[in-house]
Amino acid sequence: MSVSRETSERLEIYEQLLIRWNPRINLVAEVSLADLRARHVQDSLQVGDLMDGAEGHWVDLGSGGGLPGIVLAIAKAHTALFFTLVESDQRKAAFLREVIRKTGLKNARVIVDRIEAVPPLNAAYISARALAPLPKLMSYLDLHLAPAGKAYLMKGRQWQSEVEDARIEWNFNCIAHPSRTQEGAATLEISGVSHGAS
Ligand SMILES: C[S@@+](CC[C@H](N)C(=O)[O-])C[C@H]1O[C@@H](n2cnc3c(N)ncnc32)[C@H](O)[C@@H]1O
Repeated sequence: MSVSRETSERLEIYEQLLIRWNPRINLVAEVSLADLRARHVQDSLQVGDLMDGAEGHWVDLGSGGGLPGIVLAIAKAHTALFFTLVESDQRKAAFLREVIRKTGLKNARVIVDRIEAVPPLNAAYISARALAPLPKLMSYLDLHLAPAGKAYLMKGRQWQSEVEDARIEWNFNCIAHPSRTQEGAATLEISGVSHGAS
């Protein structure tokens, strides 16, 4: 994904803050900082490419260090998307707020609470990365995704078995978009979630 100068400057501010805060609050694995742009930022940006033209309320669950939520909010700052980042850890939420402040983002906010405790957000879009196995994520989508909404769940090499496990209790449509940054991994585009086996 090619990015504008403003986006590139904001991504740099984000990366510098991540590097500075990481030793204190462990936002990403220390070893992965050497390859931050490819391993984390590009990984998150590829989700943005899947939803060109999207507008409305986007919710990123378990944002941690802002992946993919902050990266997407930066990349989509010029669009009609508004981002809510849900993160239960107070220190990580403080980091996310600091990034929003320092980058001057006007399209993002942070909710510091457990996903299960937040009243339904009726999101048009939901993202999650490295948060929970798919069956658990389905219960989060059931709570927070609008009926016509779409989720983009970033999954590792085991995504197929996670989809099988989730189908035991949930009905949903699933399109797997192969990852451009990790072989075998995929972003699962999920819609039409309802409880009950097919
Ligand atoms: C493994 S980290 C992944 C963070 C980020 N998405 C990434 O890819 O680097 C999972 C994050 O989700 C948060 N989290 C886990 N369970 C949660 C819950 N039930 N409600 C809110 N946040 C949660 C944790 O505090 C943590 O920051």
